[in-house]
Formats: sequence, C-alpha cells, structure tokens
Amino acid sequence: MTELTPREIVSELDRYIIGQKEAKRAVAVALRSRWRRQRIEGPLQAEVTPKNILMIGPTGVGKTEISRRLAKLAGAPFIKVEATKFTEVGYVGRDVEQIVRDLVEAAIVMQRETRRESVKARAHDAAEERVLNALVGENAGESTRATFRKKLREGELDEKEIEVAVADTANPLGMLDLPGGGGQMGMVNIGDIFGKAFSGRTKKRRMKVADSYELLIAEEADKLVDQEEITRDAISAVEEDGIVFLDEIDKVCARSEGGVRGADVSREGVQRDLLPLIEGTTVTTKHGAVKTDHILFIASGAFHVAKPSDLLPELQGRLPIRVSLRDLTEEDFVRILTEPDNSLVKQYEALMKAEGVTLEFTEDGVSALARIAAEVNRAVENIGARRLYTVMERVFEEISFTAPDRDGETVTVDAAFVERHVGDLAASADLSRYVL
Ligand SMILES: Nc1ncnc2c1ncn2[C@@H]1O[C@H](COP(=O)(O)OP(=O)(O)OP(=O)(O)O)[C@@H](O)[C@H]1O
Repeated sequence: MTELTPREIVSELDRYIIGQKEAKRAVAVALRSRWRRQRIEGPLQAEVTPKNILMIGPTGVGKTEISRRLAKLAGAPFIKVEATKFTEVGYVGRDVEQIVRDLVEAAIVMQRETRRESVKARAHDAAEERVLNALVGENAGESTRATFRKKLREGELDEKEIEVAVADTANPLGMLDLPGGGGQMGMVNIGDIFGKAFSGRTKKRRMKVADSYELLIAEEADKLVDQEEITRDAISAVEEDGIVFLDEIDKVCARSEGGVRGADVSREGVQRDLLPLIEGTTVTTKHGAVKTDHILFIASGAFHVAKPSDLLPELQGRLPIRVSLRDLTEEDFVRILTEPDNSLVKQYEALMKAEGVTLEFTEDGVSALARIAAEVNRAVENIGARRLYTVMERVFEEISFTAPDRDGETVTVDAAFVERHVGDLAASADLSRYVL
C-alpha cells in the first residue's frame, strides 16, 4: 500500500493529467483513507467503508485516466467496466459478480509479474542451463559447456536454432461451462480442475536461441514462485486495494419522467445487482471467496439527461463523494499536448526519432493543433481530449508513411504545417465527421 500523502498523490497525478483538481483531490483522499483504515486498531477497522466516488463529467476529460493512474500509483488491481454492458440484449449469465472475478484475474497477473521480476536472476541462470543443454546435450563436459556458455553470453549463438521442450499450455478439452452452474462461476477451464493431470505435459518447439530466452525465463520463474501464494496475495490485494471503475453509470438510471418502462426496469435491475457488490458481499471465484467490502468503487457518467438523484437511494448513499470534471478548453489542449510526461508531442517526437527524423514543434504549431481539435469538438461532437489523437494522427499521416526515406531530416511543425495537413478537413464539419 502506498505511503503517499494526498498532496503527493495529486502531484504525481499532475504529471499525467491536466487540470481536474477536484477529482484528483477526491481520489487522493480515497486512497489515503485506506492507509488510515489500516492503522485503526480493533473491530472499528472493519466498519470503515471506502470513500467511493461519483465522477460527473463529459466524455474524454480524464475520468478514467485519473482512476487508472491512481491504481498504478498505488500498485492496486484495477478494472474498468461499462455499467451498460449489463443491460445488453441477449446478456445472460455474465452477472455483475464477474467484475470481481475479472479483478482477481488482473491481480493474479500483477502478482505473478512482480514475483517473476524478483526471481528473474535465478530464472535467467536456469534458462541458460536449458539453452546449453539444447545446444550441447546434457552430458557434455564442463569445458565444452564453458566454451558455449561464453559464446552464448556474447550473443554469438543468438541466431542458432535449438529444440526445447516447453510446457504445453494448450487445453485438450477446451473450456467447459459447468452444467447447473447457471454461469455463476463463469467459464471454468477444465485444466484448472484436473490441473495436476495436465500439468507437466511438454511439447518440443524449434526456435532461435535469442527467441527462446523470454519463454524459458518465464517458465523457470513460474517454477520458482509459489502459485498458491500468488493466488492468496492476489485475493487479498483485491480485497484491500482493489479499484473498480464503473463507467456510464448514468445510463443505468431509470428516468422519472416517461421513457420506455421495460428498459427502465432493466436499468434499475442493474443498479440493484451492483448494490451488494458496493455494499460489501462475498463473491465466489474459482480461486476462492472474495469479500468486496473494502473495494473502492469509482462510478462515472456524463449525467446529461439523468441526474445523480435518479440513482437508487441506496446507491447514492454508497457513492458519497461527488466530483465534477469540467469540459476541456483550447488552453487545456495546449497543455495536454505538451506538458504530461507521456504527452502526444513527446510521443510523436520519439516515434519519429526512431526513424532518424527530428520533429520541431513551434508554439504556433501546438496552438493550431489545439485550436483545430477544439473547433472539431464544437462542430461535430465533443469527445474531449480524445480529439487530439485523431487530429494528430491526421497531421502526421504523411510523415509517418514516408519517414523511413527521410532519415536525417528535420521537420518543423508550425501553424502552416498543421493547416496544410488538416486545415481543409477541419473547416468542413461534414468531412471532419468522417476523418477527424
Ligand atoms: N485532463 C486531461 N489531461 C491529460 N490527458 C487527458 C485529460 N483528459 C483526457 N485525457 C486523455 O484523453 C483520453 C481519454 O480520457 P479518459 O479515458 O480519461 O476519458 P473519460 O473522461 O474517462 O471519458 P469516458 O467516460 O468516455 O471514458 C486519455 O487517453 C487521456 O490521456
């Protein structure tokens, strides 16, 4: 669990997300509250409920991004789900509890990665021995092995083909939907049930020495880490640190005035299904039972039509923190293009650098990109910062294609350049509807 204070969390988020101070503060407090809860002694600890958040704001203004970055910062298992997916026609079986099961799977992947990392050096040594065995045979003398080991480490044998026996992960019986399970347990991998019987099967594969390493290191690492411990820690990470981002919650509001009754009923049904998860229940997963009491839920929606007060009262009570995210302005776009550590300008510069092409963005070039994105958002549809991606892609389409022939060139991205590549399109709402 992170020790960062709310102020530190906000300043970390500032590295990636422009503005939206209120939302950043709310998620920072929610995270710190978990840290505080851990420090409460006695039975009161279990009583403290998470500071679940309702984020209200138009599309593409940073709601998901703030939540995702927060999870990353906290090393917390994270999942994003669209609430509307549970209202889809033909939706059967995949109940809302699947959210928790998916979160557990995400946590397992995270735990496995961390552990693989910690045994990497040992796994690397073991992988090297297997490559040597494949090259010279298991019975070769120590001096032969030493000679080959040296060559191997110097990369001289990278291109050589070897045959190695790797674990056969293909499942001969495929996926099985347990009868009578009503989909409650989700799909069960038959290999998980009869795991022991199937594990240990190997198949021989031919590959280059250089390509074999990644696979063999992963296999050796898995042998060194304790799978049961991974599952146990993953479940406890979900219970203590898990974050669920529930998008489009406004779309499952039954509106008070008019509307199609049937649809409203099904929407309200989704809220009712979600409620126990948020209030705290125990979900059965194939890895064990998971308590959801302390999972942090961040619900989000534009609330253009429905209002937060249209949500079920119980649900409103469980989303006590309300924050609004504002529309992004042209000035925000300028900052989003340039300031974040992973800004689009930095990304395009780096991509072109790989081809030996230097991009030089001028101030008026960046302003033109921001202006066009804002104009298209106004004229066609406001999709927030996502518009920057489509505009940038269009502006750099030609350079992206021809870059390999332009090694050593410097391209100045000024207002004229931007206008030349995208100006005409942006001027016509009809055209930009399709291409921007
Ligand atoms: N304030 C911001 N600062 C930096 N980048 C942003 C900001 N807002 C959005 N972006 C970028 O725009 C993209 C879309 O944002 P995000 O996924 O957070 O949208 P959202 O508000 O969750 O909308 P939706 O509810 O439709 O998913 C992301 O790639 C994100 O990096």
